[in-house]
Amino acid sequence: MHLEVSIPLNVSGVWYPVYDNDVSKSGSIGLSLTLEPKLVVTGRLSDREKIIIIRSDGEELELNDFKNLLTLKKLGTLSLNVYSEVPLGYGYGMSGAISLGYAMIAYELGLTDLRKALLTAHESEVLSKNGLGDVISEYYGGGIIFRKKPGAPTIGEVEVFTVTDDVQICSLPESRLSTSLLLKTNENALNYINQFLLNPTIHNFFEVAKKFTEELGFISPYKGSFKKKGLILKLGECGEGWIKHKIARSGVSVR
Ligand SMILES: Nc1ncnc2c1ncn2[C@@H]1O[C@H](COP(=O)(O)OP(=O)(O)O)[C@@H](O)[C@H]1O
Ligand SMILES: CC(C)(COP(=O)(O)O)[C@@H](O)C(=O)O
Repeated sequence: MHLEVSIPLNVSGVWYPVYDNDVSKSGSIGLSLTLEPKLVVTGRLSDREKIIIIRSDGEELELNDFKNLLTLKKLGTLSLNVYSEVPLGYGYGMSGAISLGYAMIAYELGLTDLRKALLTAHESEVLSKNGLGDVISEYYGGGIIFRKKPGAPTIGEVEVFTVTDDVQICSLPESRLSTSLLLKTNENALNYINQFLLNPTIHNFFEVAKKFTEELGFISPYKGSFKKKGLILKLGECGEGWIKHKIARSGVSVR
């Protein structure tokens, strides 16, 4: 059986980590942008867990140290091909997207119910320290995501701001960095979220994201942009060498 799941990328602009003894309730309150091109994941049952990332130029990379698998393998033993136009480890929320892809394929194969699949994908991120709010944002998708209550999909809560302007978003992946650099709490996050909610536009998302990430020491030299982990996200025309994105119109979809 050929199964294909598409998952948007997720770039957070403001985040506030929240930890709970219950991993499914841990996560982040925050604001993020879900983006296309979506990750496309195909998968099947296998005799060992195997994940291969295939970039648009055909380059293949088999992941040999993806800690999320320690949790994901409880859903079944799968082999995945992940087609992606962006690299892993730069801040596009790819580890969450791959985990969500794994869980959705397990669900489509009848190995788990949907709720357990979604909780397991989220827990694999929190336990590996690879993310807090990516899985819930990518599951719902569809624009600017306000994570108002932290946690896994079905436990956390989001409000989605659809962006009707046909804006161009560009990214520049500069360096691979560890997510642990982002997990310290900055109390100002909640002020920036409120500033956004007073005027929930894409321009204001970039404004508050720039201010928040600069406070964490991530500085972008480009106008109309901010730096998150190892990538720059910019609103407007893409110069040569930049990756072109659209704001995602939806979350996860299965074909
Ligand atoms: N070849 C690889 N390139 C990048 N990350 C890898 C690779 N193999 C394993 N990993 C692991 O994948 C995880 C990527 O998670 P993360 O940095 O959160 O990615 P993203 O920012 O894309 O969501 C890290 O734990 C990293 O150690
Ligand atoms: C910012 C981050 C904690 C990590 O994001 P990434 O580097 O893409 O895994 C994210 O998960 C969030 O909760 O907003």
